[in-house]
Amino acid sequence: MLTVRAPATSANLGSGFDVFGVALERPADVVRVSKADRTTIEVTGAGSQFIPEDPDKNTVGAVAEALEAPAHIQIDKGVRPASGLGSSAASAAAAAVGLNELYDRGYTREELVPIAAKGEAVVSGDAHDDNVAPSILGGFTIATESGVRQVDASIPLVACLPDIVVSTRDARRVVPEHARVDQLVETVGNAATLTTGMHRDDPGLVGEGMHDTVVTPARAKLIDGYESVREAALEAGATGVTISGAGPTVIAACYEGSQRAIASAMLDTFGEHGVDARAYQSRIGRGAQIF
Ligand SMILES: Nc1ncnc2c1ncn2[C@@H]1O[C@H](COP(=O)(O)OP(=O)(O)OP(=O)(O)O)[C@@H](O)[C@H]1O
Ligand SMILES: N[C@@H](CCO)C(=O)O
Repeated sequence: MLTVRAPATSANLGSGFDVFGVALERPADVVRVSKADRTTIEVTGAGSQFIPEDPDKNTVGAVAEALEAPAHIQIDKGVRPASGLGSSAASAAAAAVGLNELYDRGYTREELVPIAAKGEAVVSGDAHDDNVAPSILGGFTIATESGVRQVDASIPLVACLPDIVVSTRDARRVVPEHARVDQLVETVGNAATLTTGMHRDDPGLVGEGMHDTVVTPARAKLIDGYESVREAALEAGATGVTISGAGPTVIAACYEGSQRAIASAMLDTFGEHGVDARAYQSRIGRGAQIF
C-alpha cells in the first residue's frame, strides 16, 4: 500500500482563466492505493456523501484506467467538492502519482498531468489541466495547449470557502463568449504582471495581476456577498482578491503576517451576508507527496 497527499489548488487567479494555477499548503486529500484485480473506491471525509464511489464516475477511476493500474483506492477528502479548490483534481493528482509509483510505470510528474486531467474530464466534461498541474507539480503553473510550465513560488494566501455550492459546470455556463479588445489588452498586462510577481516572489505584483474584468464579474453573481468580502480583504491588507477556480472560494494574496487579519475580515463579511464560511491561512506550496 502507498499513501499520497495531494494539495488543494486555486485555478485562474483572475487574469489566467483556464491557464494559471497554484498549489495551496492546505487543505489536501490523502489517497491510499493498493494493487487489486479491479478498481474499487472508498471515500471518506469532507463532502464524501456527495462523491460517487463508482470508478466510472470518480476522477480516480479514470486515472487508474489510463495507467492500466487497477487498485483499491481509499480517498480521505480534505478538499470539499464543488469548492473552487480543485477537489476532484486533488484526488486525481494523488491517484496518478500513487498508481504510477505502485505499478512502477515510470512517468515523470509532467507526464502525469494529462493523465490526471482525464479524471477531470469525467466530472466537468473537459480535461482541464489548471488544477491537476499545480496539485502534482506544486508552485505556480501555466497550463497551455503546448504543455505546463512551473515556477516555485511562496506567496502567502488566504482561501475563504463559504457554505455555498457552485458546480464548475454551472460556473462555466456564465462565462462570457466574447471580450472586447481593451479587455484583452488589460488581461494580457495583468497576466504578465502576475507571472513576473511569481518569478520574483512578490505579493504586490501577484495581487495587482489578479485583476480581471472578463470572467470574474460574471461569476461573482453566483457568490452571495462576493464584492463586500473582496473589499474587506483589500482593506485588511490583501494585495489582490479574486474567485478561486469556478468558486465559491474567494482567494486573497498578501504579504507575510497579514493572513490572520484578512481571514477574519473575510469571515466576518460573509457572516454579515448570512453566509457561514471557513478560511484557510495558507501559501503557495509543494505538489503531491508520497509517504
Ligand atoms: N474524487 C473526487 N473528489 C471530489 N469530487 C469528485 C471526485 N470524483 C468525482 N467527483 C465529483 O466532481 C464534482 C465536483 O467537481 P467540481 O469540478 O464542481 O468542483 P471542484 O472539484 O471543487 O473543483 P473546482 O476547483 O473546479 O471548482 C462533484 O459532482 C463530485 O461528486
Ligand atoms: N479554470 C476552470 C477551473 C475549474 O475547473 C474554471 O474556472 O472553470
